[in-house]
Amino acid sequence: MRYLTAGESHGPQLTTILEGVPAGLELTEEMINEELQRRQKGYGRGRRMQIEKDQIQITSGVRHGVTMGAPIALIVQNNDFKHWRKIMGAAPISPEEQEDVKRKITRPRPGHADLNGAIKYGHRDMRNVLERSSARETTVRVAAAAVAKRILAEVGVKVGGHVLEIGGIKAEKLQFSTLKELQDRTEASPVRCLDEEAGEKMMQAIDDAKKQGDSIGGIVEVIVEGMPIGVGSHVQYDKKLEAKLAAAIMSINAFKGVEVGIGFEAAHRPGSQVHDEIQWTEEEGYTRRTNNAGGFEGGMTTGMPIVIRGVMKPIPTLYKPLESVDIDTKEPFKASIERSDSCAVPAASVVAEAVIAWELAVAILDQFSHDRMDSLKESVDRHRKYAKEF
Ligand SMILES: Cc1cc2nc3c(=O)[nH]c(=O)nc-3n(C[C@H](O)[C@H](O)[C@H](O)COP(=O)(O)O)c2cc1C
Ligand SMILES: C=C(O[C@@H]1CC(C(=O)O)=C[C@@H](OP(=O)(O)O)[C@H]1O)C(=O)O
Repeated sequence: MRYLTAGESHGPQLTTILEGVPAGLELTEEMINEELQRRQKGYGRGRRMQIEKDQIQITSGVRHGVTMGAPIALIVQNNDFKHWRKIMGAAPISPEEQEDVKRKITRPRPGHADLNGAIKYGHRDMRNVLERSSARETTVRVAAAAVAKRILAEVGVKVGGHVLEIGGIKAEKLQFSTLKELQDRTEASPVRCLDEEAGEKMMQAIDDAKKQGDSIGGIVEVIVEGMPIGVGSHVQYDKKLEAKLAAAIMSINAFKGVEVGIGFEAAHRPGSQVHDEIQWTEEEGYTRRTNNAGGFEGGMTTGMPIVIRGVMKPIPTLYKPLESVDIDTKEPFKASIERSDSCAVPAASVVAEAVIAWELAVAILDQFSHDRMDSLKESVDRHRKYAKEF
């Protein structure tokens, strides 16, 4: 299974095409819209999120709410496009407007893709970079992953995400009994945090950063339950599923770090306090007493929950500008006032869930390769039974 995305942040629409989705999967626009709305809800976003009301249009690959095994095309319209038609070159410009509308962006923002992208592609107008480097693209990544989540649900795999930290404020009360409870509680929190008290402080920190013209980052966590044992492989570097998940997290705009299980903490502990002891019971098969490995050994799933965290840096576009250089004049400047988010960590936790769900669904389809959902389910069930009795 694979997908590509296309679309500019202020262009007419975003598109994704998915190939390799098995036939016989129930899929409706409502199912995908639910995920798109979750991405839009997080506290700390700028004015753009009030303009956009992301809605999916399925234009191929699904008939009467069921996939056909054919490529699936998904489209989201950008509501903001109507304000950008001229700038995007999609509407005529009068001679008086020429100067204003065609004004180039020549002042790269530290922390964004502007300067590197301009040099790489030879763009003297850095709008040609920012339009595509914008995290607006994550809308259709979440849409593609909504399909992956449907596949996972059918084979008994659940994915949940939440916010652990924003602007140095850490969530302490992290207990939950089921992923459903985690999801319900994070859905009720504007910062998608399980700890209500910390959540309030996070919102305050976001407001403070905004007032000061600054931005803040944080840490998100994704938890996956129900992955069968032995998905991925130790035999080749590019078959290690743990590495694919790490790359998926790092592919999200503004993510600078990732850890699995106890992650960096493993450096400080002796092996006896790191490795998860193995046990076997007739009802559950092989399980572990602890889950410090976060669900992976040898690049393969252990059958324990996958626990993966990602670090998001603060948003680069600042009202309080940092020093940079105009690429035309080579003069330093300090003014770059643009509409922007002050914190997108809550929204990014939904994106993190999405990219993980996608990789896991791909791994399951690679391993249990099937064109039909019913035979895929049978294979996964057979494998679960085999692994339990092994
Ligand atoms: C959900 C989300 C929203 C974002 N919103 C903004 C924003 O409003 N302004 C901004 O400068 N960067 C924003 N970013 C971050 C930039 O897209 C990102 O820093 C940029 O693409 C450069 O890539 P890099 O940070 O991964 O190196 C956002 C990221 C995410 C995940
Ligand atoms: C549009 C989205 O996020 C955008 C990501 C983004 C960036 O630079 O990454 C910059 C902002 O765009 P704009 O300049 O149009 O306000 C965000 O709003 C979205 O998440 O749907």
